[in-house]
This record gives sequence, C-alpha cells and structure tokens, in this order.
Amino acid sequence: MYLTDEAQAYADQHTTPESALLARLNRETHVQLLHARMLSGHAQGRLLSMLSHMIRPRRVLELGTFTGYSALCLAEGLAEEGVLHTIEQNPELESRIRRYVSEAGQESRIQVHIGDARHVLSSLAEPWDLVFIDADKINNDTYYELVLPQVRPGGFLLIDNVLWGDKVLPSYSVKPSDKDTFAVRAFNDKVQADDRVENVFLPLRDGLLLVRKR
Ligand SMILES: C[S@@+](CC[C@H](N)C(=O)[O-])C[C@H]1O[C@@H](n2cnc3c(N)ncnc32)[C@H](O)[C@@H]1O
Repeated sequence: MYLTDEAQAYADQHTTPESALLARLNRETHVQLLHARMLSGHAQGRLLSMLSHMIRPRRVLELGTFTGYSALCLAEGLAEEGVLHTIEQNPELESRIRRYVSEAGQESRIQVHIGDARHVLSSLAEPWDLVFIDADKINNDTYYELVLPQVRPGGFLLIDNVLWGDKVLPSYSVKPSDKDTFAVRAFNDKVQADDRVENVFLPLRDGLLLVRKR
C-alpha cells in the first residue's frame, strides 16, 4: 500500500524535518553504504522519536543498529537517566555508529553492542519499556520470544518491515525458496493471534507493527 508521490511529498512537508545531524547521517549512509534503504529515514525516524517521547522509556532495546539513525531517533524521547541498548552484528559499522552517537552527545545514554543479537541479548536482562526489532527479518520470531518476557507489562515493541515490500500480501505469489517472506508472513500472523499482546499494523513506509504487552 503506497501513497502517490504527491501525497508522500505532502506528508513529508508536514512532518518536522530531521535535525542537521540526522540529515547528514542519512545522506552519508546513502552515499557510502550498500543497502542504504535499510535506514529508517525522515518520516519513520520522526515517528520513532514521537513514540519515544510519548512513552518516555527508561530502558530501550534496539536489534539492528545499521548506521545508528533509528537509535538516535529513539534516544530523543528517553527519560532522564534512561539508556538505549542497540545491537549490530556488522563490526564494519561500529566506528560510524560511535562517531554519530558521540556527535549527538549521547555516549552515556546509547550503549552500542557489536555481535549477534541472539548472543548479546542473553547478557542484557533489563525490564524493557520499548523494543525496536529491526535486524534480520527471518529471525523476527526468535527475537520476539527472547525479549517479550523481558518487556514490562504495558511496555511496547515495534517491528519494522512487516510489509516486506508488499510480499506478505495474499495476492503475492511467494517463491518456495523465499524463506524471508514466509517468515515475515508467519510472524505477522502469529502476533495477530497472540493473546499476550495488542497490536496495530501501521502501513508506513515498509510497514511498522506496533505491539503493546498486556
Ligand atoms: C534494517 S537494518 C537496521 C536499520 C536501522 N535500525 C535504522 O532504522 O536505521 C538491519 C541491521 O541489522 C543487522 N543485523 C542483521 N542480523 C543481525 C543479528 N543477528 N544481530 C545483530 N544485528 C543484525 C544488519 O547488519 C543491519 O545493519
């Protein structure tokens, strides 16, 4: 489900602009890295910031840092004394992430972990107020089951790319070898049937699933 270009432009023009730092990170990511589309970007970044401001979380967890754009957005709404932990498995991204976290003056509030989220998670037993799952989509369910017990009752999870380029839609004919699409579809269906949570599927960008633990 995509907006027309004109509607998208209008929506962007009526959304608070990125900070100069985020705009620079956005541009640098697109110029220097492959798969720059993975970065949350202007509209989704502002939504992450807005949701974080609404929740005022003390403990935030992000799985999948990439260049740090979404971590910086989510950190904007942290409570005083709040901390965001973000996990990225690609060590080549570490220096850029740390440089931007430092430029944003967030070194004491954003803890960067380099490693496979499945392993790093076992060393982080925090009562999460907000979790952003945005790593390898085939493992969405693994991450969800690992973190949900650690999310405080009434806490939130956000899962990105749940539209998966519209490949989750029933009319799309999935190739039998396309394990990612089958995994994203199965995950979305599972959350919809999960009595432990309430959920809203937001068709923003590539789809963002908002989940509240009961
Ligand atoms: C979609 S990008 C994240 C985008 C970022 N959250 C943003 O919005 O700007 C996914 C990232 O997850 C990382 N990743 C993939 N599998 C992972 C894993 N098992 N553990 C930690 N990070 C992983 C990838 O290296 C990639 O940088």
